[in-house]
Order: sequence, then C-alpha cells, then structure tokens
Amino acid sequence: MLKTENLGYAYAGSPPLRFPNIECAKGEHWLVLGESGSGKTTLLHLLGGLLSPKEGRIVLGDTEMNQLSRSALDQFRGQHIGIIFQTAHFVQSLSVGDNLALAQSLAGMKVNRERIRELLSRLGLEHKLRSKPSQLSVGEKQRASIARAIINQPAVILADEPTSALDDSNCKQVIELLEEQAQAVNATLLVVTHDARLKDHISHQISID
Ligand SMILES: Nc1ncnc2c1ncn2[C@@H]1O[C@H](COP(=O)(O)OP(=O)(O)OP(=O)(O)O)[C@@H](O)[C@H]1O
Repeated sequence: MLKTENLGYAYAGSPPLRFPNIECAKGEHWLVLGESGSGKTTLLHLLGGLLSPKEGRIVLGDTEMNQLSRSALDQFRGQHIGIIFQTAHFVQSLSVGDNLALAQSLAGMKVNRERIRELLSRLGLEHKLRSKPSQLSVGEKQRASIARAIINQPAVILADEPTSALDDSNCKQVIELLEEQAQAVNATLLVVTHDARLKDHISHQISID
C-alpha cells in the first residue's frame, strides 16, 4: 500500500541520490537502514511529501502523491501520514493538547478533545495536556511527538532515527511503543535509522547504502 518506483533526488551541489524500490503492505513494520549521509532523512521527507522527487513515483493506497498539488499534498499528509522527526518540532506557545488539536484542524479534521486526552493517557502523558512543550523532558517530548504523529490515525507512520540517541533500555521502550501504537491504528510503520539495535525488533528490512 506504500510503494515507490525508481525514486531519485538531487540537492544542488551534491551527487544525486537514488533509492531502492519500496513496497510495504498495510500494517507492516519496516526498517530502512543506511549509514550517515546515505539519504535516510531525504527518503523520509520524500515519502512524507515534504520534498518532491526529481524522478520516480510514490504511491500511497490509491493516491500517486507526486500528482497532487502543494495544498492537496499538505492535506493528504495531515490525514494519512504521521511523521516523527529527528528533533521534535512543536508550536512552543501552545500546550501539548493544543498542539495535537492543531494537527487535527490542519488536516481538515474536527478537533476531538476526547481522543487527545485518551491518546495522551495511553502514552503516559495525560498530566502534560496543559503543559507547554518546553516543560517536557526529552523522553516526554519524544512520546508527545509519537502522539502527534498518530493523532489522526494515519495509514503510514514515518520515524526518523527515533532511537539513535537513546541508551539500550530507552531504545527498547521507544521502539516497542512505536510498534504498539502503529498496531493500534493498523498503520504501516517505516523507521529510517543507522541504529543496528533495531534489527532485532523489526524483521522487514531494506538497506539504502
Ligand atoms: N539541504 C541540502 N543541501 C545539499 N546537500 C544536502 C542537503 N541535505 C542533505 N544533503 C546531502 O544529501 C546526502 C543525504 O543526506 P541525508 O540527510 O538524507 O542523509 P542521512 O542518511 O539521513 O544522514 P544522517 O544519518 O547523518 O542524518 C548527504 O550527502 C548530505 O550531505
């Protein structure tokens, strides 16, 4: 249901990047492994519609993403794709709850406070509903990022290096949480990483080196 063909990208002044074809069925969990500089973040941004491919195509469900206009793509992303970035980006002036409400309304969905409360509680963050992002610990911010990525029950969850800065016990906790949450909404999960520890957790693997 998430499929790429002959995907390529080129930054000005850098050698072109080419990516192996990807085909992930609904609900499957995949690891995309690659060394530093191999293009993992670029691939994740292409799959999330944040960059447009220079060549090739990306198909999610019945939608060919590169055929969508900029505004249609923004709405499509908000409704169907959840992204966990390497560094969390929140609107600092809004509470955690309001950041999640913003993610709902930007996707053209109705704000559902009950779902926000329920999701934060599932992630052990109910007490942070009214806190500002700056009042969260690093681990709490990471869980809040996961909450924001799955608030709209996306078809696909993309995570960029979610564990590389963590010790073994936190690494295990975060990857288990991601897998559990992806499973709860039957989303396809794709984790890009150079963290070899994850090889034992997710069996579908693709290398982009
Ligand atoms: N904005 C940019 N302009 C020019 N070149 C870039 C830009 N962003 C990335 N690159 C180059 O593209 C290549 C792939 O970068 P990318 O960030 O996708 O790799 P990565 O595998 O995620 O690396 P890391 O694990 O170190 O984060 C690298 O050679 C990088 O130097």
